[in-house]
Amino acid sequence: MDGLHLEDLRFKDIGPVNLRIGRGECVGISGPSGAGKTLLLRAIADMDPHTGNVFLDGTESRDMTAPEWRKKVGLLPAESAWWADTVGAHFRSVSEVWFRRLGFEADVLSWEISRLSGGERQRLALLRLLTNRPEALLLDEPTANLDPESVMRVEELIGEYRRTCMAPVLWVSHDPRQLQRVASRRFLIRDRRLSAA
Ligand SMILES: Nc1ncnc2c1ncn2[C@@H]1O[C@H](COP(=O)(O)OP(=O)(O)OP(=O)(O)O)[C@@H](O)[C@H]1O
Repeated sequence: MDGLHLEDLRFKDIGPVNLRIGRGECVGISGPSGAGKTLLLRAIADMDPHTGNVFLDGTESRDMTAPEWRKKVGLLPAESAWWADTVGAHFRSVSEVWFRRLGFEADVLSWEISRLSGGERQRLALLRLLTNRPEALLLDEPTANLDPESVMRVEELIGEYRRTCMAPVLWVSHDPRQLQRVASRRFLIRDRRLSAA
């Protein structure tokens, strides 16, 4: 079965979550603060304890090592981690076009991490994730720190990646209008359950 498939997924005291996201489809998730949206993405990425099954194109996460799974199922956390001094040290391959499309010039690769604003970090973390070519995307509030123009640029780039790579996308946002724009189906996590929004 193509796409990302969650079967009886339970994590912390939340679930069971059953959901299929087709290839090239974007599903939106919203819900009150603390409802478990981040935990859902982390369970899918096999970063937190959970029960149930997660499949990508019919292959179960348990049939791969955790690093293999996380390379295929790319998680963009709400707060990105940076371990080296400069931006360029975090990128193995670079698509200058993508940098420009998110408002950066090529010299961004020489920038010190310590000088990055919250919005710059968020856009660069997205570019870093996409250059690893994940087959599915888990996005935790990917535009939370951005100005309206950057929000549009990010939405367009993710949409293009989704269509070009036919990637299933799970997009967490507190902005209902954004989810209307980017997602073909929307769900709510509340009271430890996932339901249609
Ligand atoms: N490592 C952890 N150990 C125990 N509880 C945790 C852990 N991480 C998160 N929680 C709790 O689980 C609940 C869900 O957290 P989660 O981060 O998934 O919320 P969220 O829906 O993403 O919220 P927000 O919209 O504020 O980002 C919260 O009550 C949180 O305090």
